[in-house]
Amino acid sequence: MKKKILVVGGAGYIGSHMVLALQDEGHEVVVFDNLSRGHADAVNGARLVVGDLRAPQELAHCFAGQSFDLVMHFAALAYVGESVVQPDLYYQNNVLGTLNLLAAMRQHGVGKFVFSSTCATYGEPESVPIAEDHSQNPINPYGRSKLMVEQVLRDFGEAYGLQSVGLRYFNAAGCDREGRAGERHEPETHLIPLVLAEALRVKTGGNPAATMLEVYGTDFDTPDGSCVRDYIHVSDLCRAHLLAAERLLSGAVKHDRPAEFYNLANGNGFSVLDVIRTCEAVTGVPIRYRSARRRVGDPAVLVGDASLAGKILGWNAQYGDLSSIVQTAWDWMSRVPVGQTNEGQAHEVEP
Ligand SMILES: NC(=O)c1ccc[n+]([C@@H]2O[C@H](COP(=O)([O-])OP(=O)(O)OC[C@H]3O[C@@H](n4cnc5c(N)ncnc54)[C@H](O)[C@@H]3O)[C@@H](O)[C@H]2O)c1
Ligand SMILES: O=c1ccn([C@@H]2O[C@H](COP(=O)(O)OP(=O)(O)O[C@H]3O[C@H](CO)[C@@H](O)[C@H](O)[C@H]3O)[C@@H](O)[C@H]2O)c(=O)[nH]1
Repeated sequence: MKKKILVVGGAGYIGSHMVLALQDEGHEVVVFDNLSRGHADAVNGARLVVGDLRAPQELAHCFAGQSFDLVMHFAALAYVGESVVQPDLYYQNNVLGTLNLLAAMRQHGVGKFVFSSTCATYGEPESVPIAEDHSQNPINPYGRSKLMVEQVLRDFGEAYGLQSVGLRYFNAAGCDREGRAGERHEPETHLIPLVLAEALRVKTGGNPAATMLEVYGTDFDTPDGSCVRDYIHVSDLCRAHLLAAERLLSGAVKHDRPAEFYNLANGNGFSVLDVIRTCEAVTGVPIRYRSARRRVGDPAVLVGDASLAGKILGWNAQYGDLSSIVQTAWDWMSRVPVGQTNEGQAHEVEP
């Protein structure tokens, strides 16, 4: 049945793909975003309320006169390195901002919530693949800010009856297969788009890059010395959100266990050097890179076990191999040159 869903952070990378996935299912979508890291033209015609989670009056404006069936919360600052040097910004934005959002939801009687958590809440794994019952000892402020919210969700579930599903994504990657949305972080810090941007630069005959691609650490305890990550396609993430929403809206979440958490992962680990080689194979362009120091806050290996999401949500990753994930990102990047937007799509910006 058609529902009215608030997508917080819907102008960002994963959120904008979620807007499309919800619209494809016939739902009405409203986006709340401060556009600090997102793009107004990424919301595909959904109503966009421009506001900041840290400003309760801007949230009040968004909720006024609306009756949302459910809130999906993607808005956060999400760079490990930045969080290490600016922890205050991360706790204000990710923790305080989420508390304000939950307060607005309570005031307006909205009791169903899907939260973007992360595998960064686990810290250095004691065993891989990581399952949900693995200890959570994050090693950077970003991961700690997300773990704090998870705890808030458990407590709000018990005290106020908030029903929530927290989805702990591993590394989101790829773009909408039909090219309707993509990854446009400015500046970009994520590995796959950085490698592809280098390939695009070479392919289009650009000048040598001012800074060569760096591999952050080649002395980790991994098969080739570089960090290993589990890359999961953004559209697979969105399908999991639809299933989580269905679970919440159908009343399947139990009152005595109102906060549920699931990993969203592929179960396959790829090193930074594997990613570079895969990008070379997909683009046909040799990539120049150099070894650099480790980035503070990076665990050596993060690979997830998503069997719980399979069992309870009926979810599994449809994009299994890295090349098909990279291919969708490459299709997007080669179609939409950096800096160009899909501004033709109309939307209303408020206030
Ligand atoms: N990208 C990944 O690999 C990954 C992995 C695990 C978890 N996550 C989580 O998924 C979510 C989305 O990630 P993304 O990569 O799409 O990030 P993104 O930066 O592309 O999108 C986040 C959006 O939230 C908005 N936002 C940030 N702070 C806000 C605030 N205070 N008020 C209103 N809007 C605000 C930004 O403008 C942006 O549009 C984040 O919560 C992130 O922690 C991402
Ligand atoms: O120029 C670069 C960029 C990245 N890396 C490495 O590539 C891997 C992936 O890095 P990146 O793409 O920046 O993603 P992560 O830092 O792993 O973080 C992403 O994935 C996390 C889950 O693992 C999410 O929680 C974060 O929000 C999201 O940004 C890491 O080992 C980095 O050290 C490099 O070697 N060189």
